[in-house]
Parts: sequence; C-alpha cells; structure tokens
Amino acid sequence: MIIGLTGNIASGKSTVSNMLKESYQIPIIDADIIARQVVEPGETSYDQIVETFGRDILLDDQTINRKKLGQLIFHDSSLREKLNNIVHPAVRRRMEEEKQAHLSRGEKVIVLDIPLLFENNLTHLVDRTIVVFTEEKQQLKRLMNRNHLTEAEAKERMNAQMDPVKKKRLADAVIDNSGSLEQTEQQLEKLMQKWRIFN
Ligand SMILES: CC(C)(COP(=O)(O)OP(=O)(O)OC[C@H]1O[C@@H](n2cnc3c(N)ncnc32)[C@H](O)[C@@H]1O)[C@@H](O)C(=O)NCCC(=O)NCCS
Ligand SMILES: Nc1ncnc2c1ncn2[C@@H]1O[C@H](COP(=O)(O)OP(=O)(O)OP(=O)(O)O)[C@@H](O)[C@H]1O
Repeated sequence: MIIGLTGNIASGKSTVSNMLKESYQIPIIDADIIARQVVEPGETSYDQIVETFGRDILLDDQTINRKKLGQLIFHDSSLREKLNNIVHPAVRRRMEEEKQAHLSRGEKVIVLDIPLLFENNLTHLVDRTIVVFTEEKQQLKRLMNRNHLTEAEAKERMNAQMDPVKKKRLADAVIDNSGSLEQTEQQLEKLMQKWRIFN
C-alpha cells in the first residue's frame, strides 16, 4: 500500500511521518528532502536555477541560498512557477525511483510525503491519502517560530498553497495536529488500526 501524506506548510507532515517511521517502521520518501538533493551543485536542476535566477542566488560556497530563493518565490508566483518547472520533474523522477527500490525490497507499506500532492495532481502515485491539518492560528504561529518569519512572510507562504479546508475534503483520512503530539499520535494509532497496519 502506498500512502500519500500531505498537508499545508508547517501543518506537521514531518512530525507525523517521523511517527510512522519510528512506531511502524514504514519507509518514508520525503519530497522536501529530494527537492534539496536535486538542487545540489552538479545536478541538472542546479544549473537551471543558476541560469534562471542568476549567480546572486548562490552562497559563497556555491550552494543555493534557500532563504533568498524562498523570499523570491513566495513573493512572486511567476518566479515560483519557474522554480517549480525546474525542480518538480526531477523530484518526481527520483521519488518514483525510490518507490520502485522499496517495492523491489519487498516493502508492503510505503509513505510518500508530498507537500503539493493535490496542487500538482499526484494522487495517481498513491493508493490512499492522509492530510495533516492544523488550525490556521496555530499553523501561523508554528511557521513563524520555526522559520523565523514575520506574520506577513508566513502568510505569504501559507497563501502559496491550496486552501487546507479543501485539502481535508479530498483526503481519505485527516489527522488534526492542532493539539498536543500525544493527541496526534493517538489519532494515527486509530487510523493504522482501521487500515490494518500494525507495528
Ligand atoms: C523555495 C525553497 C528553496 C525554500 O527552501 P526552504 O529550505 O526554506 O524550505 P523547504 O524546502 O524545507 O520547504 C518548506 C515547505 O514550503 C512549502 N513549499 C516549498 N516549495 C513550495 C512551492 N513551490 N509552492 C508551494 N509551497 C512550497 C512546502 O510546504 C514545504 O514543505 C524550497 O522550498 C524549494 O526549492 N521549493 C521548490 C520545490 C518544491 O516545490 N518543494 C516542495 C515539494 S516538492
Ligand atoms: N502537535 C504539535 N505541537 C507543538 N508543535 C508542533 C506540533 N506538531 C508540529 N509542531 C512543530 O511545528 C513545526 C512544523 O511541524 P513540521 O515540521 O512537522 O511540519 P511540516 O508540515 O513537515 O512542515 P513543512 O512541510 O512546511 O516543512 C515544527 O517546528 C514542529 O516542531
């Protein structure tokens, strides 16, 4: 069974995927991690980003300045589209490769953690979907704290994604991560029992 784990920025996807990995030993394929790997120096996407955004987007060590690139693309949707067009195909290819590798090792359950699963119409890659949801106020607070952003910057990032309430409607299951980590873990345990996935 391939599970698609998604949710909006700072909703708690990594928190939930860590629980799935630690408590259920389920392998996780994380699109955010792959999106970092495919823009390392030497990769095709790296060259394309430098070509599109200029050398000003690089740090002294020649790696991509993610903070700067984030400020640019979350502020300007046409730049975001340009970056997406470079990075997303490479991420998709590598995710597919990792998925095949896990399947050929005989894994029965695999989680694909994909922030933009619904925005990019990728549900055909998975059998079931889980949306991690956090109440807007709480989400904003966690995002500002984690990324050291102002309220305006954090809201800009939240607005770059599909309405989370709409996402909940598209999901096979919703984990509400607005409360404590224990409450989230309990919901996950219930869902795993329902889906007959045991640790
Ligand atoms: C803009 C970048 C450099 C910012 O890097 P940074 O290290 O600060 O953030 P990180 O990559 O950890 O992403 C954090 C979250 O931002 C959100 N996000 C990232 N990119 C996008 C995007 N293009 N559109 C909407 N939301 C996005 C996701 O919820 C993601 O989980 C980076 O996010 C990036 O390269 N984005 C383009 C690739 C992409 O879409 N990645 C997301 C899934 S494949
Ligand atoms: N239930 C919780 N209670 C308190 N803090 C939490 C809870 N869940 C997550 N957090 C914190 O909120 C922040 C966002 O969580 P996390 O990184 O798991 O989200 P995410 O959806 O993976 O984010 P993104 O995809 O945007 O990188 C983190 O700093 C995390 O430690």
